[in-house]
Amino acid sequence: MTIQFLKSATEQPAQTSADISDTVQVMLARLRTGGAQVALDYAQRLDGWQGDISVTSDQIAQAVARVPQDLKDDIQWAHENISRFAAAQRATAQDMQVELRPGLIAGQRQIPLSAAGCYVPGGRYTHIASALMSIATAREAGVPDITACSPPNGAQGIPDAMLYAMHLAGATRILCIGGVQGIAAMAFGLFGAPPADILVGPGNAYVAEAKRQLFGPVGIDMFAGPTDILVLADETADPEVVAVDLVGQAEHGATSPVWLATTHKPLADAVLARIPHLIADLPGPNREAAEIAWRDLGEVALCDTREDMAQFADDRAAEHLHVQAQDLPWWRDRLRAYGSLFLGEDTSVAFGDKAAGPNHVLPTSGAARYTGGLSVHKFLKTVTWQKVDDRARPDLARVSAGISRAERMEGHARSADIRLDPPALSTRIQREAQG
Ligand SMILES: NC(=O)c1ccc[n+]([C@@H]2O[C@H](COP(=O)([O-])OP(=O)(O)OC[C@H]3O[C@@H](n4cnc5c(N)ncnc54)[C@H](O)[C@@H]3O)[C@@H](O)[C@H]2O)c1
Ligand SMILES: [Zn+2]
Repeated sequence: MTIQFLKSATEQPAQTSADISDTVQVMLARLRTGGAQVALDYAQRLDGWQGDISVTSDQIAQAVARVPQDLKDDIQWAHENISRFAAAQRATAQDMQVELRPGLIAGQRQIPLSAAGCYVPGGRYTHIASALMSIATAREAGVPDITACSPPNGAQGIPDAMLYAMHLAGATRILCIGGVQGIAAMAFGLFGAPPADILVGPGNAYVAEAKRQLFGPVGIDMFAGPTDILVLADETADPEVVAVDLVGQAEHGATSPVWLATTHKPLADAVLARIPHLIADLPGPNREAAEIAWRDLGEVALCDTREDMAQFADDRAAEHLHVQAQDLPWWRDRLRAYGSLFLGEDTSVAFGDKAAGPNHVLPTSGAARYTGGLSVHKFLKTVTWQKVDDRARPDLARVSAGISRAERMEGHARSADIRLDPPALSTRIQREAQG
């Protein structure tokens, strides 16, 4: 594989620092023992929030009334796509049963979790789409109790459009609290929420680390780092579109890697020349984030062949993988490591982030090597059952006892023996001894 880097990253992708890890550990320990009072204290200290944590139905109704109708329409349209996709996914998760031998029947059931905690990031941006992605997916999976939490945006609390999206997507209750204290509220069951069975949703490094530390007694969707994108482009791609797409994702934050791989040097040169101008044209804080992300983590790789590009993509295992090249069926069949794949120039990661339907909560930092993103499956337990009748019982008893004794597990062997027909000698002797 021949790859030449026309631009290389100057920094390593961010890891969760020991500082963040320590801070989160101390916060969770305090929250575990101090509960709601400590959570209120953090909400005030970190986010300046003095209001109530639980959002009332009156507050939701007032917020809904304030959201402009055209924004409501957009959120509804996106919500329909996201829920339809999740519903179609739910239909693929089937109960089943199979007769493995005459008299030996086994099956699986899909059981929704009882309570989900959906973290919806606030902070720098108002992540309306993240509310839809987590909550609507939990709802379509059949989770009966869904808590959604998000940090306050100054004194106004959770922004109106966010409340609208959370309510539309089907949150059972909404808590105005963010960060570690928000995650703890859902994990420990504060402010009227039941303790969550699973914590899902993106968030900053504190949020991700809190989920990671709580994992075990409670489930999590995944450990999510900074968002990343890889664009694969050949000579048919439009450099302007490629450059705009890369800059678009760089605005997520200074730690978000954006990568381009191409077989066409003129395209790479044009994109490299164009990106600084596009970044300079972004509004203030978005520009600062994109500037640093591109400077420190941006990469452009020139590949000999499309197979080299595909191998590069498999090695990176990008969160978002966007192919802007000809022969899309070849790419769809060939690529095997990504959170979500975007095929062709007519689609965009921005479409997927906001409105298209497949989930935008995706594995980052190479985790796409071993997992996909958030889906109804994360809210379902695939559990199994088995049932045996007289036809299969003697064979199962004989084989299980044999394997148990080979493993030196005599107790297991006796559970098998006692079901033999006729019972094994050791079981008979015990029975007779007991009269
Ligand atoms: N991959 C995706 O699907 C996706 C989608 C949307 C957002 N995101 C990510 O979500 C994140 C949003 O981050 P954000 O910070 O804007 O919002 P956030 O809601 O994740 O975090 C805000 C909270 O962080 C806490 N916090 C901030 N500084 C702290 C400190 N020093 N100590 C303890 N707690 C502190 C505060 O309590 C605050 O409520 C970004 O990293 C973004 O990339 C990812
Ligand atoms: Zn994005």
